[in-house]
Amino acid sequence: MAFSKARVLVVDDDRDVLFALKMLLKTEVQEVVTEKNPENLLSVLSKQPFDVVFLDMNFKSNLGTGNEGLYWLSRILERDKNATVIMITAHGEISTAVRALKAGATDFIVKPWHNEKFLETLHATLQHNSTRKTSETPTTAKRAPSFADVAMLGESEPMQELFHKIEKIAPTEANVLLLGENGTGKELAAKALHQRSFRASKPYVTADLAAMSEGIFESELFGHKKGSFTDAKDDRVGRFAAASTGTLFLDEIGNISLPQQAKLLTALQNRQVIPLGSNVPVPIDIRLISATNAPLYELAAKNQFRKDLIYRINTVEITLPPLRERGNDVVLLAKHFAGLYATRNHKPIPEFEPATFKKLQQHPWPGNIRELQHAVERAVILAEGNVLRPQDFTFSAMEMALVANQQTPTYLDGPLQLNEVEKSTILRVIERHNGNITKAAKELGITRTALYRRLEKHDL
Ligand SMILES: Nc1ncnc2c1ncn2[C@@H]1O[C@H](COP(=O)(O)OP(=O)(O)OP(=O)(O)O)[C@@H](O)[C@H]1O
Repeated sequence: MAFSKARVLVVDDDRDVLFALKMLLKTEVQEVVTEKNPENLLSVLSKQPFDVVFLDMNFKSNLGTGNEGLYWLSRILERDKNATVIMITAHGEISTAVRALKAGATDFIVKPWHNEKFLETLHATLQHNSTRKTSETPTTAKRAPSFADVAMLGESEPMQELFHKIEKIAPTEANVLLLGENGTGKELAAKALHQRSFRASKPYVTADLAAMSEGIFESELFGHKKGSFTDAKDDRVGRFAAASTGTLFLDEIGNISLPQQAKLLTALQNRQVIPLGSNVPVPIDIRLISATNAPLYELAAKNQFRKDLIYRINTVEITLPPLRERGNDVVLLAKHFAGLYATRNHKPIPEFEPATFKKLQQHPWPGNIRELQHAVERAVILAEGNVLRPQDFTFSAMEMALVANQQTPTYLDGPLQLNEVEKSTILRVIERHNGNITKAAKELGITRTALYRRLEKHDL
């Protein structure tokens, strides 16, 4: 849905809120209707349809409990179970907001809001609605409820457990370590945790540690002063300081060297960083989320990863389940991606032959969701008709090699054979693309960074 065509209803008993939102939204959407009295809500809804309803959690008659908001939410959903309702809640009421999400609200906004963030949430919601409508994805598809900008889908039991954990852990200050194979959604989970935390309106900064060489690690993370090394033309704020008051996501933490681990540990222990070329410590206030697909505990047993650093970063651990253990989610996600890529490529939304679903369900998906995403994208683009057949799905070279070797890969086992298959497949694919890493990574269904990591791992 184009932003400009949307109709929005705002229900709040605070005139200032209504005025501020009217001013903010009137140039952005087609129509903004405001209503001060929730008693009039149903009658307003019966007069015209709205794409999104913003609903206050607390009306004065029942200050602070959120119950009145929940009541009106239930009345709206009774009327239309697909209604999109975003709750407006006060800071410190996250647990009530979580109750609202469980009761069917799409998302929530915390007062006082940042206008930019408010519009972002509205935009993401409208976009999600239009994909849902056009892609024929079953409306039962569940997503981590407050995940405004990216849909995190999953109906399987492991995913429901994951959503539950995210809901529970997000509004705390716990450092979270996300574990799981490539492409299982660790980054998506990190964003979901941030978006549902008290720090949601504060910065969310990511750092891909695998992509940071020894030389730039400290300056990237801790910052530097002008002139502290040859290329330091200006002062630079590091990612820790940039994330201050918000969340820092350290991706691929299992890949850093022991000296880097020591530096990171010192910063986390002292809650301060010292930019290169400075001797003035900068205090940091971050919520840390880290992720890796490396077997961290095995590395620690071999003294390749510091146990004290693990204890610092893993107040809570969440393991993302591999796609092959997510039952029917493969079908759900395949339909979702088919809708997405068909729309993006100006094609009609395709159907699937039943045999196609069977084929997709039988594959082990070592590259998990990212791999499925690429496979569906290829199929949508290359399919002849409007029905996706089994032959439209050609699996990546890595998968074929794994299937041929009858491996069911898991990131925890690390048999020699699997390593060898991986190494020879990588070599073959790179050769086929005449050394073009971007193309090779795409065919392998992994990111360029992940491919570089593997090249390093195999000494290639
Ligand atoms: N539950 C999900 N629903 C829909 N899309 C998903 C889901 N999980 C992951 N994806 C998509 O799959 C792709 C890979 O996800 P993501 O980058 O979060 O994985 P990752 O575990 O961090 O991967 P890596 O270990 O390679 O860094 C992304 O495009 C993401 O949007």
